[in-house]
Amino acid sequence: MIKVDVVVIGAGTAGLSAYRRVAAKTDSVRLIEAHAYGTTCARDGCMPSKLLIAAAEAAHAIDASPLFGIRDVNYSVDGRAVMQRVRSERNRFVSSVLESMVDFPEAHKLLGRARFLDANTVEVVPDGQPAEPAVIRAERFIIAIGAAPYIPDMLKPAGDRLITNEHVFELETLPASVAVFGAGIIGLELGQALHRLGVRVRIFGRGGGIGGIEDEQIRCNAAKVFASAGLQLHPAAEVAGLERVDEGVSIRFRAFESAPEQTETFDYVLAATGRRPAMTALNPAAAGIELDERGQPVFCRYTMQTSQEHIFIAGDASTDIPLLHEAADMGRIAGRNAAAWPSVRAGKRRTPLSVVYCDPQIARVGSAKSEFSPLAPNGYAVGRASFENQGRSRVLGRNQGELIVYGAFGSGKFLGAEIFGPSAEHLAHTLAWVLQQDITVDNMLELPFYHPTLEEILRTALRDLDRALLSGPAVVVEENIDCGPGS
Ligand SMILES: Cc1cc2nc3c(=O)[nH]c(=O)nc-3n(C[C@H](O)[C@H](O)[C@H](O)COP(=O)(O)OP(=O)(O)OC[C@H]3O[C@@H](n4cnc5c(N)ncnc54)[C@H](O)[C@@H]3O)c2cc1C
Ligand SMILES: NC(=O)c1ccc[n+]([C@@H]2O[C@H](COP(=O)([O-])OP(=O)(O)OC[C@H]3O[C@@H](n4cnc5c(N)ncnc54)[C@H](O)[C@@H]3O)[C@@H](O)[C@H]2O)c1
Repeated sequence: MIKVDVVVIGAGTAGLSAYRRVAAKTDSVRLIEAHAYGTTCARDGCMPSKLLIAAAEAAHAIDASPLFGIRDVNYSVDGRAVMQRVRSERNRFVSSVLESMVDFPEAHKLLGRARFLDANTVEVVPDGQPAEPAVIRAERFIIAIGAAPYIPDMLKPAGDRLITNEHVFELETLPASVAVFGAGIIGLELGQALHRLGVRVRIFGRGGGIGGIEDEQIRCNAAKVFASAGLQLHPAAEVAGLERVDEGVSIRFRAFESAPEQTETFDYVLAATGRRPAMTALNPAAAGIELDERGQPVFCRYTMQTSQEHIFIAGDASTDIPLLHEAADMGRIAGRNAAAWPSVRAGKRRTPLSVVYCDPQIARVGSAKSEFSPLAPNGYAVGRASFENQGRSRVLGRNQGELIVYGAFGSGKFLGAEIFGPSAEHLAHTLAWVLQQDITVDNMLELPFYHPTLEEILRTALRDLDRALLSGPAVVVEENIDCGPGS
């Protein structure tokens, strides 16, 4: 039996970040990885998805060029070349993760799937090898097992044509057609990218959601914008059945409740129906970890401790905020605390920020509206601005979408924003940084706005918000003039 101070379970972004903190304090540590080093982000998450989207954006720029008077544009998409670039650049990203691990002592690393035997012991079963499991006793643990695609039973009849983000980037070439299930973040990003690259795509959502958009007006606007671009997106589809047929997978569906039933066959079914940690396989109950109604560990998001004080959790495994920068932060907090345990400190969590890389992009800054009340005890007000007549957006021919900003009534504090618009990632960053400074809407209006920029839309929305907050002198909002030429 191996005996160490700390075991880190999972060598993804959270696990690596935690391991580095622990290894800086003690040599008595093991980092266990079930599958392969390289992280979900680099292997089959953030990076390959953005590479595919980059290819789609290149094709879309050509499609959009007639707007600018460029005529007779002909091009073809070489699916093999697209997928080859995705993979070769992806492999570079994976290599740099692997290079960052070369200094880790061999004795610290162990390949195999960990499973709790009790609150201080795990067994580690090597992947696919008939070797004896290793048994490790430790004083502290960090659970950083990430999440895996959740596949509803209704998709299983697709058989060998059912794929997830773990398979799609491995395809040798672009398929002719894909049915995407889930109109959430992955479904929208990959579905639109494949559509723009000439793949026949239909996105089947459930419940009406689109890419996690919270504001109903923005969601309706997004549905129209995607439909006008020819994307077959059904946020509230009704799927009657799936069948594996010779040509692929045949799907019987209604695009919405009262629509006629249709049958269409696709080469592949891509499940983008959410991600869940493989917690049961880790056997947390044997460690006495308290679980919530979904079977996920209850934990403190500032110390990252579970109900067992010596067992920490980080990254997607926690189901807190399943994003890369949050996984790294959670790993740092868990690593520092596991190294110093029982001296545990509350780590700083950052302003919530998320971006969906569809086009127009969707971004969210700050908490959900349902969580505003402690920050805005007297209620909140809303300011809106449309990209439709916004100067810089029109110049670029990307004048679709809307920005919505929130402020606290009484204090005038800025609370956050939701954006559906061109290059929203940049505006969202600026707004997240500002929000973390805890300033008022008035103060924000004193900041510079360069002309002509996409950021000018923020001034329009903030003025609308300032007026709704009834703070400071009355302002007249002249939306189109405000960001318009020469004003
Ligand atoms: C397609 C896609 C696109 C994404 N795009 C973005 C994006 O643009 N921006 C963004 O911020 N986020 C994005 N994300 C989310 C981001 O990738 C994750 O939040 C992040 O990678 C989580 O890191 P992690 O360390 O928690 O998990 P992972 O990197 O998945 O690491 C967990 C590791 O634990 C291992 N493991 C599991 N069980 C065990 C066990 N029992 N024993 C030992 N090891 C185990 C796994 O093999 C895995 O290597 C995307 C995700 C996907 C799927
Ligand atoms: N740009 C980014 O930051 C980025 C990109 C990709 C993924 N991610 C992360 O990965 C996580 C997982 O992404 P995701 O898109 O899988 O999850 P998601 O929760 O965003 O979307 C899943 C969607 O699938 C739908 N769904 C569930 N069952 C269904 C069914 N049977 N038929 C049709 N639809 C069904 C749900 O209603 C939901 O809208 C995200 O929460 C996000 O944190 C982030």
